[in-house]
Amino acid sequence: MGVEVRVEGLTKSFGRQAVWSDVSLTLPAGEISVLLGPSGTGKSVFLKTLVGLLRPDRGSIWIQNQDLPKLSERRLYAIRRLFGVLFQDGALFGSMNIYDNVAFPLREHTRLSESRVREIVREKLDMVGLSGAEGKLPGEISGGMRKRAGLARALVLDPAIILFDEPDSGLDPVRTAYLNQLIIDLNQQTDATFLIVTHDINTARTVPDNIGLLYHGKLAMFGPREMLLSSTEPVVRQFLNAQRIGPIGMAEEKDATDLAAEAASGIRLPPLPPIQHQLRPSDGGIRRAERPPGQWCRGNGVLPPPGSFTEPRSIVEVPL
Ligand SMILES: Nc1ncnc2c1ncn2[C@@H]1O[C@H](COP(=O)(O)OP(=O)(O)OP(=O)(O)O)[C@@H](O)[C@H]1O
Repeated sequence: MGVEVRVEGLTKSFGRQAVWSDVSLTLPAGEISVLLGPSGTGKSVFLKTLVGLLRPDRGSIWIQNQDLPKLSERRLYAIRRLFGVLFQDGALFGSMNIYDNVAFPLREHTRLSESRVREIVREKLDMVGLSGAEGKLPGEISGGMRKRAGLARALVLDPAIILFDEPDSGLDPVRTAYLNQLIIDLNQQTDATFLIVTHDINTARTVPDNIGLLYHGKLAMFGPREMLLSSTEPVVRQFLNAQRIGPIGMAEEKDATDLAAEAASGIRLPPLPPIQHQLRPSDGGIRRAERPPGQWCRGNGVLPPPGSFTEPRSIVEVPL
C-alpha cells in the first residue's frame, strides 16, 4: 500500500553551493508524480535526500508521521525499507548474475529461506518481463533489460514508495514506451507511491498524475498534471513544451537583455499543445488515481488548450 510523502521547506546545499531551497510538495499516496528540471537543478539530489542518502540543511520529509531528517541512523535504516530506488544505470553488480542481483536486498535485509527468495525473485522478474534471463550477467543484456532488472531489484522488498531516476535515459523511443507502460502497470499492481525523474517530455505528459518542475534552485510548480500542462507560466510552459523561447537559456537563466531582445523581436510562442489522455494500464482498466479528463481545468476555471482530451484512447498494447 502506498504512503504519502510530505516535503516541507526542504533546503540542500553542498558547502557554499545552494542546490535548491524551500521545496514543499506532497506526493499523494499511490499516485505517480514526475519531477522535471533542467540538467544540474538537483533532481537526483532530491531523490537521494528523500531516501535519506543525503541530509538536507533544513526542512522536513514526513512519512507515516515520522520526519526523516530528524531520525536516528537506526530508525532511518528501518524507514528506508519503505523505499525502492531505480538508479539511472540500474546500479547492478557487474559480477553477479541477474538472479543474484535481484535476490541481493532479500539476502541483505531479511532472513527468508532460499526457497522463498527464489519464489520472490521469480515473481518480480516475471513482473518486469525478464523470466529466463536469471543466469545472465548485466554486461550480457541490453540497456533496457538492465533497467528492468534494476526495477525488479527495487521491487523485491515490496516498497511503498518507488523512486525512479531517469528510467528512460539511454533507451530508444519504443523501449521507453514499453517501460512507461510497465511503470503504469506496476503502479496498478503495487499501489506504491511513485516519483519519476525524467527528461522525456512525452513521459511527463502522459504517465503521471502530478508534475513538478525544479528550476533555478526552487520548485517552480508542483500539482496535478492538467495544472502544469495548461499553465502559461513562462518557465513551466517553456520546459513542458521543449521550446527555446522563454526564461531558460542554454547554460543558465537568460539575462534581462536577452529576454528583452526576445520580446522586441516579436517572436510569438506557439499555442499550447492539446493535453493528451493519461496512459492507462495494459489490461485496459482505469488508473487508480484517474480523474475525469478536464476535471482539474473545469474546477479551476482554466480553459484547456484547444483539442485537449479529444484523441481516441490509444489502442492497448500487448503487455511485456
Ligand atoms: N555529493 C555531492 N557533493 C557535491 N556536489 C554534488 C553532490 N551531488 C550532486 N552535487 C551537485 O549538485 C548539483 C545537482 O546535481 P544533480 O545530479 O542532482 O542534478 P540533476 O538535476 O539530477 O541533473 P541531470 O538532469 O543532469 O541528471 C550539481 O551541481 C552537482 O554537481
